[in-house]
Amino acid sequence: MAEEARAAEEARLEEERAEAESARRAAAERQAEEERTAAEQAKRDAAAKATRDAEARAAQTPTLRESMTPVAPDLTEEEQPAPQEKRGLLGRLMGRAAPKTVVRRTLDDDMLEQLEELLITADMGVDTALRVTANMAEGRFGKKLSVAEIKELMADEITRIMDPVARPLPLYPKKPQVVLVVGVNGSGKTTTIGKLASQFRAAGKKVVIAAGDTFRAAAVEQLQVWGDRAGVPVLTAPQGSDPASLAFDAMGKAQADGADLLLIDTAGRLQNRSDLMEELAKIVRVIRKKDESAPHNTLLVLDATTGQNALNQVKVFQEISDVSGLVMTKLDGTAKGGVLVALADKFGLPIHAIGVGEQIDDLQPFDPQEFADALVGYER
Ligand SMILES: Nc1nc2c(ncn2[C@@H]2O[C@H](COP(=O)(O)OP(=O)(O)OP(=O)(O)O)[C@@H](O)[C@H]2O)c(=O)[nH]1
Repeated sequence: MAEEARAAEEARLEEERAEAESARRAAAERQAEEERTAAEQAKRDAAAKATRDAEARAAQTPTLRESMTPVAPDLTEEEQPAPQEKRGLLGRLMGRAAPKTVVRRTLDDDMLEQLEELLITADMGVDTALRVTANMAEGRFGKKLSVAEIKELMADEITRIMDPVARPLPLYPKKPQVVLVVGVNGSGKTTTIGKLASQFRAAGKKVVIAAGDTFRAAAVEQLQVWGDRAGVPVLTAPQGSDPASLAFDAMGKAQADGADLLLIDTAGRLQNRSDLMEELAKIVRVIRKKDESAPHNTLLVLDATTGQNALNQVKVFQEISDVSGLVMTKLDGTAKGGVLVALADKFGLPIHAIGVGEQIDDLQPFDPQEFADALVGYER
């Protein structure tokens, strides 16, 4: 009897142990599950944060498409009426909508004329606008195209003109590389120098700036602010002093410091062209005393909002200095960006960069396709 009781007691204890063990296992599984869920949640939170951060960064640096005003060919007013669909009995009963139709228009003289006008409105100039539309028509005249196809074709033709001139500022092993920055007052020279200095600095280059527009105290102060922001020394001279003498001193400092780049700001008074020409020529003469190959680049800064006037500025500055490349500023928000196509078509000068805002990071390399797409309002 006692044996039976012991056996029963053992069985009960065994059952209790088994229950305890299964409870422990269940608790361990629950904990593991909770940990897994927490880890997954943490992963999801991190991914969401990364997306938010990326979106915030993207929002800070608007793309050219967002910041430029497109001349988007608005070809919708002459849409053909959608053909009456034979929807069938069931379709009519169910009130099903007719499938969407893509409007196609014939690439004829009328259409080409409309496109030319649009391009001229964007300040592309008559000659270049004609070239673009003529290329568009080649082999396609009389064909029916959708608006998207027309935009793509137009963007592709513009890209073809721009491709050969899209070249970053060439860098030479020569130290210091001297970059003379020219352009009319207000075109964005000072801002561009600040942005360039900041970008080269960030790329590990040692940069020196010379505030060569010694007549305008405000210009010198502004350059100092940009220099501070970029962490780059700015050499200045008393108001009204000889810019060539400042350029000479700056060249000496850049050489002594082992600087990679010397950016020289210049005056932009075109009112007295021969004075400015003499001033620029003198700067070049004196810096050549220290380096015969200087300046290595003469950057002409142009303001996109001046439209066709930019063409005239290139002509004038080519006469008074040895322009080696262009920077087009203020492309953000202008509807006159087409002038850049005319410049590429007429002068073939390299376009090194474009300005798309007033902040230090708002200087971008020139990407012809992005530019052409933004100009015509085409999304790839
Ligand atoms: N929106 C926009 N504004 C710009 C851009 N580049 C320059 N600016 C603005 O244009 C104005 C003139 O720019 P500056 O850099 O002072 O022009 P500058 O050629 O040095 O002119 P001066 O100092 O008068 O010789 C300033 O208000 C700049 O902030 C750009 O790419 N986009």
